Amino acid sequence: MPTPERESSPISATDKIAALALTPISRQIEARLDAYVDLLVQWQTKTNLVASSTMPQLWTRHIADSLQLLTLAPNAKRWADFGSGGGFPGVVLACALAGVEDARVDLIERNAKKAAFLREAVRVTASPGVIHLMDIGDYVDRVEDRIDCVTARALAPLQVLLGFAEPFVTKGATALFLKGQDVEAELTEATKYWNIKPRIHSSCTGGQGWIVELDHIERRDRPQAKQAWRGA
Ligand SMILES: C[S@@+](CC[C@H](N)C(=O)[O-])C[C@H]1O[C@@H](n2cnc3c(N)ncnc32)[C@H](O)[C@@H]1O
Repeated sequence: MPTPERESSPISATDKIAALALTPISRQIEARLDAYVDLLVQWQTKTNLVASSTMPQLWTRHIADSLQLLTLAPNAKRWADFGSGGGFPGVVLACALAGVEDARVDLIERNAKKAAFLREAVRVTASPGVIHLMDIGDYVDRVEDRIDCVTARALAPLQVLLGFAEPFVTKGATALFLKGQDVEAELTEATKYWNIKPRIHSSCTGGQGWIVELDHIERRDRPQAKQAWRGA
């Protein structure tokens, strides 16, 4: 059931209905997301988890924006979300994957307060999220498990994200990056350093959001890349 509109709550029931129409989910997932939203509203008063101005559109702007990634990687079970912050998309994905056999979302966040929030969020939602309080670079160096899908939202320019994602994509992962209106300029810049074959999807939430999907990332200064260029 949609959350009733309450004067004291920054969450809009109308916005939630709009989000559920964009990205339909089961009652069980909705209940988990409700618990997550309640927690986020509590913590938002003491920790800046999302821009406060976006709270009335939390369901469309943050939750539906995160959920739509599942349609691009419907079979992915092992996810890694770089710079999870308040949990977008990582906690939302973990809520949606709860109950899926072997599903797990690694959430990498270097800010201790945010990591504490993320831990509480996966606890109250009983979701398969694992919090890594560390720098993304350290996670990339340490993790040897197979990852099916890596994600990032509002973290860094594309050329930087490609560096984090490359070791996983080389081993078969898909990268899904949620980007804003500057996506074209970011792609132009990134292709100076990387050979990539991106697929660009417009966000189902409208506005100027885009999803950059990649299953091939290769550093341009690699010896084999230079050889290919010389041979051309
Ligand atoms: C702007 S927030 C975005 C959070 C979330 N992805 C979202 O879309 O709402 C970026 C987050 O990434 C974290 N972060 C930035 N660089 C990082 C790094 N190198 N390693 C781990 N976390 C990082 C920050 O602490 C911050 O919480």
